[in-house]
Amino acid sequence: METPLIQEKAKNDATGKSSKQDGVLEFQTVGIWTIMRQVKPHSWLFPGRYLLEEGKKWMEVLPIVYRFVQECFSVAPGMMIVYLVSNFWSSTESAIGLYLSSQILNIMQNAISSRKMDGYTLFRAVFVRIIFTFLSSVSSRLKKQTMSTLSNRVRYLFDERLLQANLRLDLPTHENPDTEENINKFIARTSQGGAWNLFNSLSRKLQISASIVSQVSILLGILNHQHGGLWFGLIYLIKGLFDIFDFQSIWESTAYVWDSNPHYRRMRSLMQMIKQTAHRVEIITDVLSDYIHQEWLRARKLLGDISDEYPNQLLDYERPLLRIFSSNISEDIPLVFYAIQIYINPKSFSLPSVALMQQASSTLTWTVYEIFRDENSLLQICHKIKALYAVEKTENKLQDGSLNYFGTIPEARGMDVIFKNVSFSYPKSTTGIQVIKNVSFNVKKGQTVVIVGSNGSGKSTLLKLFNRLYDPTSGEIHVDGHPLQDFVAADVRRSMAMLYQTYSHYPLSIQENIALGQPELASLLHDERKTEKIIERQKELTEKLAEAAKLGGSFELIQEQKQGFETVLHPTVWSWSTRSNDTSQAFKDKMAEVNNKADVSAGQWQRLALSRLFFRTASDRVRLVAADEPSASLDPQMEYELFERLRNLSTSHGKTLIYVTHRFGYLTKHADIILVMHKGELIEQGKHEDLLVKGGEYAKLYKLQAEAFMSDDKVE
Ligand SMILES: Nc1ncnc2c1ncn2[C@@H]1O[C@H](COP(=O)(O)OP(=O)(O)OP(=O)(O)O)[C@@H](O)[C@H]1O
Repeated sequence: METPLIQEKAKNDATGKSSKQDGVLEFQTVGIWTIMRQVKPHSWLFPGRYLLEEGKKWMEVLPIVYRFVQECFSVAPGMMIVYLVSNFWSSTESAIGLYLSSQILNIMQNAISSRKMDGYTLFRAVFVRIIFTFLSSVSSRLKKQTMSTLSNRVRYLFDERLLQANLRLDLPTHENPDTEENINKFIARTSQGGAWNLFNSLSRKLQISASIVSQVSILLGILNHQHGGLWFGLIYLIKGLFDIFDFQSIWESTAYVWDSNPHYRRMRSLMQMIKQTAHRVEIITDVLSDYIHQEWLRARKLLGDISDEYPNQLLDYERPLLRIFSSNISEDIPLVFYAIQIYINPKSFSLPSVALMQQASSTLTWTVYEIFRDENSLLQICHKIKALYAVEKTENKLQDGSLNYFGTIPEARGMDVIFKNVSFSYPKSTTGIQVIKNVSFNVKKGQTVVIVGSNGSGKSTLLKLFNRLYDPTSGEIHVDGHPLQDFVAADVRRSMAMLYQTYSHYPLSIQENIALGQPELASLLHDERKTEKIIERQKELTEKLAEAAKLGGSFELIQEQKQGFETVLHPTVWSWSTRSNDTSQAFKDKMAEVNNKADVSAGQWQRLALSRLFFRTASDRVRLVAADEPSASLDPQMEYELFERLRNLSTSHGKTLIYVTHRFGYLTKHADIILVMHKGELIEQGKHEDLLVKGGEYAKLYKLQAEAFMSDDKVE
């Protein structure tokens, strides 16, 4: 059987094309894990180049770090000074405390050996020690008090940055893997007080430096008076450093660890299958339980005793016996040294002085330990700070236009749209395949356009080009006689109401979800000024929202909710419980109430999204309405009503209507233009009757659906 511990160690060329500086990738299998380490050549072999590189890195990050520190200070300058001073105090505290203790111990030792006591000196030393302890307590209190406010302010300052930076990004930029990585880094840095932690790590480095200087001076002061004291301190320090470097955790190198054992993975996948409620229906329906159980047992058998313990732990088990012994024996070295010293010169040591030396040396060892073992080297911290600002600097990929749409085309109810030889491939696509190929068509104000075609033919993608979520890779789109790119993109978007296949339901109240169709009105919902005018406007808004809910078919669902329009269907609750096995019913009820997520069907969600669409279309500003499969989850009655209501937007209100559907019939018959998409190409366009006469793809698909209905009728 395979050994559960280290099974393989191999060195590979990093990427085949990487330079020597990039180093090599080293792979190691331990337990179920594979550890990949990036091993760089020792930079100290080339000191000139090393210094130059380090210097460059510092020059790059320093201005950003300066800005970061300035911004952190700006949240509360006075409080920040108090916080830093108390931090500085605590970093020198142990050294000063030690010095004061050593004074008291010395006085006591002198008194014991001379049998004479200098009461005043002892009293003064004890008094100073007590004052010092009092000041330390004040400092500690101030530190905690200021820290809570400061960490909150710094955290929210950078949270707001994240919000702003994210909201500014257009879709292609947001989907770019580099941006995504930066945003994720940003979130990682800022969530759970990340920005504050960075500030603290930075100030911690300064504190450690202050702490080391103070500790070394005090230690030298104490040890210097002891016979052999300096040697003692040195040995103690070496012992500490030995401990530090004896065992290197994986996380101190650039490493990536993953579970590479196929049997272990299979066990986890099978376990995952039964844990997810979403899979349960099919597991029961398809009677998969025996299969899952057997396969889990088979994988378990094949896994054998290969361990899934934390890899650091497994590496620790592998340490050679000699190293374990040498590490353990090093514990005794100071004691042995001390014994030898006493043997040579019994009068040179006193127990208090030994205790002091031991304490001083071990405190210093821990401080040095922090410098070496702290995962955040100073430069690393600075690089993290740089990542904080990277999202802010990200340039949007879409160049915004400057033409004010409503100013340029002031009086219109509908919208003219022309596509001229438009081709498009998604920026994220790895294959670069064109999903829209050379598509051309004309839509006039107030017309109804229906886009049909098979799955993946590019229907939804076409909609995303109408409002510049993406720009075509080639070809042109004209809106009301102007190139779409010339307009301010947000203006054009405001003049459209779009319902995509994957519509959103925000974790807000139902009324706000609908009201977001017209964001400028939505803010009225939370207006706290209770003037007569505001109350009147809020009332009007509520009526309009109810009207939109009726048009979208969600009114009844809303009425059924306990809090009606105020209901938050899926709230974002941050909660946790400490125990769950012995809770009372009242406890469980409260938990359920706090976490209450309403059961809403796909059709009901769709009705809510439609209500938002109708609320948006109620604005005169909206000139084009586009809906992508808006009836996919609706019952036939609602589907018919929806068609009527949407058509009304075009026939009575003059808005241009674009409708994507798989269903042929009511809407296609009334469409001014039907666009038939196939594999990214527009293969046919025209009116229903003309396309039927043509006998092409549309006629074929229409007949297929019609026949299906007919045969259903026959069956009945
Ligand atoms: N964000 C995206 N990034 C990369 N490729 C995408 C993206 N969205 C869609 N695609 C690809 O573009 C092609 C066209 O997709 P699109 O969603 O426009 O088709 P569709 O006709 O609306 O399909 P359906 O009828 O299934 O909704 C598909 O091959 C799809 O995989």
